[in-house]
This record gives sequence, C-alpha cells and structure tokens, in this order.
Amino acid sequence: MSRVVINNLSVRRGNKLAVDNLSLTLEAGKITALLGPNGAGKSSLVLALAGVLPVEGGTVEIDGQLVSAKAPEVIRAAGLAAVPEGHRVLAGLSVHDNLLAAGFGHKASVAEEAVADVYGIFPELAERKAQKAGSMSGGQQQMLALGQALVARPKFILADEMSLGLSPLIVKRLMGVVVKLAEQGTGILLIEQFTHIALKLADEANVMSRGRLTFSGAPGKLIDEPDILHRAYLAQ
Ligand SMILES: Nc1ncnc2c1ncn2[C@@H]1O[C@H](COP(=O)(O)OP(=O)(O)OP(=O)(O)O)[C@@H](O)[C@H]1O
Repeated sequence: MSRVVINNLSVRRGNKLAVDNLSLTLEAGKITALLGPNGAGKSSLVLALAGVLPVEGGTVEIDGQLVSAKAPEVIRAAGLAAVPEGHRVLAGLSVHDNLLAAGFGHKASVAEEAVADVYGIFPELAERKAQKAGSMSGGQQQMLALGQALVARPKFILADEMSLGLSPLIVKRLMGVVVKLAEQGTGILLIEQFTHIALKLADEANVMSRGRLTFSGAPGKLIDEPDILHRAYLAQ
C-alpha cells in the first residue's frame, strides 16, 4: 500500500522551528486529520512537504522514494499534491487555463484527460470553463484549487484549511469530494479549523502545537476527551 513517511521533519521559519522533529505517516485511502491552533506549524508542514519551503532536518519518503528537499515538480510527479491555504488560483486566467496550467509537464493529451476528469468531479467548474477564476465565488475558487491538485492525479493530497471562509453547504460539497477521493484510494492530510468536521471524516487524528504533535490516535478519543484539543490551543 502507498504511504508517505515523514520522519523527524524540521522546518525553520525565521529564527524558530515552525515544524520541530515531526514524524507522521499518511496511508493510501485514509483521511489523516491534522488539527491545532493558528501558528502551530500546519501550513509550514504542508509547504515543506510540497517542496516550497526548505527542510531543516529529517526526511520525507513516498513509497520509499526520498522526496524531502526535492523541487516541487519532482514531489508532485512522485504523487503528492498540495492544496495550499487560501485557494491560490491564477485570478486573471480562465478556469480551463488554470487547470491546464496545473497539468504543465504532462503530455497535452494526458493533461486534457485529467482536466476532463476534474470537470466530472466538479460540474460547477465545467459550466464555468471560460470564466476568469478571480471572478468566481470563494467556494468555486476552492473547487478550482482542489481541481488543480487533482490534475496531477496524486496518490496523496494535502488539504490546508479548505473550508476557511466558506458556507456550510460548500464545505459539505468539498468534504464529500474528499471522502470520495479517499474511498478511491487517495491518501488525504486534512487540516481543518472545523475540528468536528475533520474528526467525523478522519481515520486518524493528530494534534499539533508549537511545531510538535501532541496527540496521534483515534478521532473518537478527541471527541470524547475535548480537553486534549483545548490544551493544544491554550499552549500555542
Ligand atoms: N512567512 C513567514 N515568515 C516567518 N515566519 C512565519 C511565516 N509564516 C509563518 N511563520 C511562523 O511559523 C510558525 C508556524 O506558522 P504556520 O502558518 O505554519 O502555522 P499554522 O498552524 O498553519 O497556522 P495558520 O492556521 O494560522 O496558518 C508561526 O510561528 C508563524 O508565526
């Protein structure tokens, strides 16, 4: 089974370790929730896993292939795609061109096919192919951001705060897609401010505070013992 093995990873932001010796394994077909207060280091972890931020120490392997400190496109090709916080789409480009741009590096026919698959998942985007991404609603832009990750046909998706600022209906729509992707075998790292949503969907839950994991285990334990989460938020 496919897995991402993160081993003792450290990431520096300025003069502090935003991620401090963190170890975590993501598995194919599983939703792994990562919860924690603002500033805990969750986004720094995602950016380092995606190759955008440099790694200070430790390793990341995808199915035994060392990808830490590799270029973002190498990591993407190895099967890991990030949906960074804040639905960063190319606002001046059309929906279609945003998706094609995400397929850069693939043969044109392969990219076209992957883009068609994204339209299958999100008919909302198919209806808006020619629309400028920046003129869409926040929810539609978030669908596009997830669609851009899917164009790479990733084995693993890192979803950073996808629901931020979106209506409950859109969040439900996005989470439905996340669950379906997991059922089809994609491994998901789900970072969520709405902890109750993440805990309902996740197979495993982790709590991060000050760059470290303070809890790893069954989501049900965090539901039964909310103090574990509260302590992490107070410690930050
Ligand atoms: N661009 C930056 N330059 C320097 N330090 C940063 C930068 N961005 C974040 N940090 C610091 O890195 C640490 C981890 O922040 P990070 O954004 O990874 O946390 P987070 O858990 O994702 O929180 P949030 O949900 O607010 O994004 C914090 O101390 C933060 O102040």
